[in-house]
Amino acid sequence: MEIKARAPGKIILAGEHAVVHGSTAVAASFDLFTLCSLRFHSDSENDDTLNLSLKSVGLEFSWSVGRIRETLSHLGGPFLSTPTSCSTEAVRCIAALVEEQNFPEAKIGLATGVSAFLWLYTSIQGFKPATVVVTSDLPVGAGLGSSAAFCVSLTATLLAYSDSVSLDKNQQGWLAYGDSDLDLLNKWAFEGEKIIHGKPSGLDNTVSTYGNIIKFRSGNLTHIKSNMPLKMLVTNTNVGRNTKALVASVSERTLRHPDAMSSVFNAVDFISKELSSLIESPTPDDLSMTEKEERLQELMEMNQGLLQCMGVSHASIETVLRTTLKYKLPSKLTGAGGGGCVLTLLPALLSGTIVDKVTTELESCGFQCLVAGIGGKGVEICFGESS
Ligand SMILES: Nc1ncnc2c1ncn2[C@@H]1O[C@H](COP(=O)(O)OP(=O)(O)OP(=O)(O)O)[C@@H](O)[C@H]1O
Ligand SMILES: C[C@@](O)(CCO)CC(=O)[O-]
Ligand SMILES: [Mg+2]
Repeated sequence: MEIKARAPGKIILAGEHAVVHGSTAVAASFDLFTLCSLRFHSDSENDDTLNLSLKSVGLEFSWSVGRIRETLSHLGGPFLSTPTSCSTEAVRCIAALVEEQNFPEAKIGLATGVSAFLWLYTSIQGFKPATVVVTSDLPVGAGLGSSAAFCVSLTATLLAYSDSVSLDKNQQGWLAYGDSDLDLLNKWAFEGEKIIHGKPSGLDNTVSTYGNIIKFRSGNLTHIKSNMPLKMLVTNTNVGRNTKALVASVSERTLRHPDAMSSVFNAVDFISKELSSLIESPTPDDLSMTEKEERLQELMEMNQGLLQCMGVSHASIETVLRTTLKYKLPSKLTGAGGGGCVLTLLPALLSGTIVDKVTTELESCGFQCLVAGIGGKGVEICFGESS
């Protein structure tokens, strides 16, 4: 039997990086998905391999289950209902399994994703032969949470076959996990993110798991109900970067300038809290919709200034900011920065002509504009035919 899971990407409205250092962040799911399918091999197939096909990045791997058992069984596990961190020893053993696959040098940045796969698979399912296929609409390494969607969709398929979760396997179409099962899933996905990111806050996997719009601080989430339309233009600069390195660079700057950086993180905390109250406040309140949008734009612009202080902006991001500002549309980077994607709020009454003009100008610079719904469902699973 085949099982599929799909997990959304995310945009961060405020608080990236600062959230790693304990500040509040506000994020929403973004309706581009990573899809993972899992099929265990039956005895009659006589196929004793674990195969991983990463379609969107053009990579295929295959290990004999015996080889994986020989390398990893001394680590204990499966741990299933006890999400467990990948120890230094486990990282070393898994790296050996990844290296044996002659990873193409040009794609070596993707090796952490394969390590996360091996850790999650063997920790949850042990040493069973299977084929796992991952496809994605999300650009990889662009700030839209591809690593989290990868870990969440993979974990969702792995847990679906376990007794630790309760799912009606006869139900047709896409279905959601129950809340306590989502908590387990989210914790496992976080362990995968740790392998990819080094020191994640848990924000990205939490948004991908639960969906909607959330306020997040130190591992705790609060669901937010927006009272204003949040139409966002997402511009991909197509400049590749890696979240792990950017998170580490902010930590190094924090070690060099602890007091100054603590004030920066504190300011971001206030921005995120004000932003979440603003979008939740009833309209019309004291403020008209236009005034609310202007405040939101201002908060996003202030957050961008602080991200520049953290050293995670980039020349390509600055070009996007300058271009959208010509149309009186402030923007901010979203995700880890250093390239990747930029977020621009499109006010409800903004004319379609302006949107077309700004999009055309951005695309003429070689950027790619994406529009997708935000605040939709989190991870879902499908046992039968998916629609
Ligand atoms: N579809 C996928 N197939 C294989 N690996 C993936 C896929 N999506 C993500 N990954 C893994 O995640 C890594 C990219 O994660 P990274 O955190 O650097 O960027 P991101 O998650 O896209 O952006 P951000 O963390 O800023 O939101 C890749 O190098 C790879 O290891
Ligand atoms: C940069 C960061 O804040 C968000 C990446 O999408 C890292 C994290 O929260 O783990
Ligand atoms: Mg990531």
